[in-house]
Amino acid sequence: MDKLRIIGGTPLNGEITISGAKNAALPILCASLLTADTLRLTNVPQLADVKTTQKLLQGMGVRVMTDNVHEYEITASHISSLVAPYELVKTMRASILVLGPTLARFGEAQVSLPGGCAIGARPVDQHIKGLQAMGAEIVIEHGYVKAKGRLKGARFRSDMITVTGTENLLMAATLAEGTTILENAAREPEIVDLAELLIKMGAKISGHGTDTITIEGVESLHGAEHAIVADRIETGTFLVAAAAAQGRIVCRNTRADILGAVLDKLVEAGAHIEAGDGWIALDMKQRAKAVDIRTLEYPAFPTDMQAQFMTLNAIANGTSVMTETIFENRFMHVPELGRMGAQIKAEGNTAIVTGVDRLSGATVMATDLRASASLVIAGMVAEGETIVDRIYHLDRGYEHIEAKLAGVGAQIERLS
Ligand SMILES: CC(=O)N[C@H]1[C@@H](OP(=O)(O)OP(=O)(O)OC[C@H]2O[C@@H](n3ccc(=O)[nH]c3=O)[C@H](O)[C@@H]2O)O[C@H](CO)[C@@H](O)[C@@H]1O
Ligand SMILES: C=C(OP(=O)(O)O)C(=O)O
Repeated sequence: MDKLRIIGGTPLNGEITISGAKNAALPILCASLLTADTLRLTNVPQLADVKTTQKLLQGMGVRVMTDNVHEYEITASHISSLVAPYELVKTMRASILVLGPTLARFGEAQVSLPGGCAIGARPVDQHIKGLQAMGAEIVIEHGYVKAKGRLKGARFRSDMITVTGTENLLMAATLAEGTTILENAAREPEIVDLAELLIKMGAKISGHGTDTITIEGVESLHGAEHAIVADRIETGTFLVAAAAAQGRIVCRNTRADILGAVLDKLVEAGAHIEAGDGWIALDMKQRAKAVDIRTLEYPAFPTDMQAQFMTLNAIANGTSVMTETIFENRFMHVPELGRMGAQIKAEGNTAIVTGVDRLSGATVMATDLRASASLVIAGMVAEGETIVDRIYHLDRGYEHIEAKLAGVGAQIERLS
């Protein structure tokens, strides 16, 4: 199994090109199920989760052509199966995103029910309730969500804000008969990116990016071309790495306007940030100041950046309070950071982090994607050697992370 070997303490300096966002690419790939025409996608990140989605779609009969780098042509003209099997869903929860589009276009879909994962129980009850509100008949049988029926527009207010729930219902509503209004909708930039693609495909959508999205169903959608939005979490991860290492980096092919809460916290920690069209530069000249963090839905501070900021706080000057409000079990990195010398006390959804002068390298492993990223950052600022095990988590969501970090001076290599 692959591992990363990192020697800490090298300065970070240089430029990193940011990839397309995992969390936009996954729903957008699934949106191909809404039309018999071809979708042409660019800036698709090279990630294990993208490959899993490709397999899932191909298993349903969708034709996927790729240059195996960043461009995809996807055509769902002949579908041979309306089933998303357990074998794939168990490796990637986002597989649930085929449910809405498949049901909307074909009147039937069966998707293995994703279980919980390392960060929480993560039910999909709101996806199901929303589709039921649109007239779907749904049963849970043998571990599968089995849905059928022709969808009709409806007003649906979800009990909580859900990102993939909003995406599933948004895609389903594009082909429903009549108007759908999604209230308490998520506002993440990845939802806006999906809505922009759907509009290019002929969907009638307004209000995306706000908490009320209105969709007027159409008979059919057509092909389109789209470039996936930049990955704000990958960008944030590299900026935090540079802040922790007291370096200077420029992230290219990215956007500052969708990273507001993260950039504000970096400035509060003492970083100097500049941004322009398509780039963000960070310069950190001194040890970071501890910053309190509370995760919340967009546009507030993202849960997907909590672990990385915990590493920064672990070596910062002062004590911080970090509160995770989205997922009930997203502190799995705490004991691993503790093995590197961090002083963190976690209780319930709060962690108190007392900054220490330095971390020391160790063999560590993580149980989820962003926790793994926090350990990579810790390894880069720790004394000596760190081995990060189980990096298949990282490969789900970071494209060539070791090459990108080595390119700005980190001593990091993949051991297989
Ligand atoms: C592929 C993708 O885009 N993943 C992102 C998406 O995950 P995901 O879409 O799975 O996260 P949600 O926004 O749905 O989850 C938010 C909260 O709502 C709960 N919930 C959600 C749906 C539901 O039907 N019932 C329910 O109780 C969840 O358990 C969680 O506590 O948003 C998360 C929150 O920003 C991010 O961390 C993930 O990176
Ligand atoms: C939690 C994440 O992803 P997923 O929803 O795919 O598990 C993430 O990207 O940090």
